[in-house]
Amino acid sequence: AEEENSKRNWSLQDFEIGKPLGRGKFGRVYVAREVKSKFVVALKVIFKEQIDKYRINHQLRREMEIQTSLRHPNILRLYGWFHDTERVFLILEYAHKGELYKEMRKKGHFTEKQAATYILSLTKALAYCHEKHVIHRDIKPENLLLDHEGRLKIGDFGWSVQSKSKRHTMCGTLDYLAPEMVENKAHDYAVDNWTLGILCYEFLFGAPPFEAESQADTFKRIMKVDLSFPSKPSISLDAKSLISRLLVKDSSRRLSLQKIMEHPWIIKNADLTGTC
Ligand SMILES: CC(=O)N[C@H]1CCN(c2c(Cl)cnc3[nH]c(-c4cn(C)nc4C)nc23)C1
Repeated sequence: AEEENSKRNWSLQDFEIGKPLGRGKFGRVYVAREVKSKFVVALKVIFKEQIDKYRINHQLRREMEIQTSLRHPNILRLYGWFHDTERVFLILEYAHKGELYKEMRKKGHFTEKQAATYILSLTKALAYCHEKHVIHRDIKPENLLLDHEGRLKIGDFGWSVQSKSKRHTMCGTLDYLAPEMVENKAHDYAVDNWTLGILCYEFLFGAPPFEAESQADTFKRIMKVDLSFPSKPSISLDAKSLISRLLVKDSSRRLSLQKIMEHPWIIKNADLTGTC
């Protein structure tokens, strides 16, 4: 079934379009149902004129090649795509419980068990990406989704790159960027390790560690690695130790993905099914 589906040339007539789920920068995402199978997907619609205007043709093709080739329980599937005269449609896996950061805002912050479970899922997904020579570079809460069982899925691959050499292009908000990216230096896989440290902190405290009034101040705090832990909510020493081993300026000294999976805080707190 999967094989002929992925080869099929889909068209808009194959889908009943539901409510809009949100908007990316270049288009909107709708929940949709494939008419014959009643299979629910997320349909991302991107206008060709936007692709031309922002000259993102190569980036979009890269996103599609990368996401189509990746098969991992914590990475949102791209099942296929099609286009008409003015739009390109991406047929994406639908994450029933929506955006993880909305869940985080609702609760203020996650428990250590929830945070460790999400960090482990992210680490496994990134280890998979890195072995496929893909650096995501834009792992931030709004790109993280939850499926019907509450399992984390990395969504948008809009900024990921097939890493041949070192990369030099800027990305989204500064909060999640490693020093070498903020300084626009060449960077490599270790940027994702830094981001895991940022996310772990944010999952536990509800805000990223270097947040500041202005981008300039965030920039300074990142470059200084100006890290401090609030007394509330009180978190375990293991959690602080993991965060401190990831938010390290020298990218070669950041804890490896393998070492994260073996860290005492992850071993003690993460739920291995990825739900919790
Ligand atoms: C940058 C970006 O694409 N962000 C979002 C838009 C919808 N999109 C989804 C994608 Cl790409 C896949 N599945 C989703 N599920 C949801 C969602 C479900 N609920 C109950 N609420 C929402 C929202 N959204 C998606 C990702």
